Amino acid sequence: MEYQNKLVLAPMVRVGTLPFRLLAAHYGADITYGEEIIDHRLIKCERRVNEVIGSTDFVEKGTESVVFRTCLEEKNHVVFQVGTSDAVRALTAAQLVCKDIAAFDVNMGCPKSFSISGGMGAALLSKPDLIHDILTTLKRNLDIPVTCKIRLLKSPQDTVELARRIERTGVSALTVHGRKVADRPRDPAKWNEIADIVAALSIPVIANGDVFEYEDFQRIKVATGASSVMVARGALWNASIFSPNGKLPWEDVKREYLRKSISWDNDVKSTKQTLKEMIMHYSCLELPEGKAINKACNLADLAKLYGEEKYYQSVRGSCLF
Ligand SMILES: Cc1cc2nc3c(=O)[nH]c(=O)nc-3n(C[C@H](O)[C@H](O)[C@H](O)COP(=O)(O)O)c2cc1C
Repeated sequence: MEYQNKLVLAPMVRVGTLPFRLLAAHYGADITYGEEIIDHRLIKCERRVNEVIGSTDFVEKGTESVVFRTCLEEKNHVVFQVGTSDAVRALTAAQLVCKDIAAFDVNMGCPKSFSISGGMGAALLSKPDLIHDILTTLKRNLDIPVTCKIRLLKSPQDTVELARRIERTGVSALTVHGRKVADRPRDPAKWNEIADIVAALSIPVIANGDVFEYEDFQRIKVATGASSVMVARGALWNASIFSPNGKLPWEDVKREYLRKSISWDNDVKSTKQTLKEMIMHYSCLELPEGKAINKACNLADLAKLYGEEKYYQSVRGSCLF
């Protein structure tokens, strides 16, 4: 996979499942990251081809829980993001999915206590030897690109030094979220510190942070020198941000997301969570739409809520009500 001049959907826990990734690609995203999945979870899975909907599923053994669902349509641009603190476990997880994905990424930026206490996410940023071990182990053993995603360290010099060390592992690209571990999402992303890293490296850097309009893709490219840009919240709030023709009405985007959830039989809890994340920016969960999403028990209920009963019936081939 190439990393030059790409518009990239960011990894987003509970959001970046198959329907949302396909939605972003439909509007123009070139590369789509899945939600972070912890290596411990993935290595308990078996690979199954789902003949009914045409997906490839990684299902937790002994349960019917689908941990990762993908399909041929996204094979050339989907990136699997792992949460890990161990090279061998990361590789075991990667070997399970590597034939079905375009690239394998290691999350080194998550500041949540669950990640940090498990030595994953941003905990890795202070362990360059472990980073080296994980990335070189993956690189040596996989035929697909290996990448990672970091946050900024305390000083720009420290971040550049770490980025150079990461580059030496042979990764194909590095994503830099322009915030420090302690920063909150409302703190502005430091595009100037991403620029320092772009200037110091030869591999492609994917710039991430505070892209909310299509025009921001160009602005962050100019400000950082990076040729590829990753967007999270801007895509969550309106996935048509990737379209050069301008954003579509938010209502249309929600309905398209629901259709894709129905087509790919997405887990209802995940669809509800994503819809809630989508509407929270514009509305409030206490309003009728939010309450109705909360009450929905299955995709059929959501189809009814958004007037997509016919679509649901045409896909499922059965009567809803
Ligand atoms: C709902 C949500 C879930 C996220 N989950 C992940 C994740 O699984 N892995 C990751 O590396 N970053 C995750 N992030 C961080 C984003 O990928 C991104 O780095 C951050 O939001 C900054 O980009 P933005 O300013 O475009 O939102 C998440 C962000 C949001 C809003």
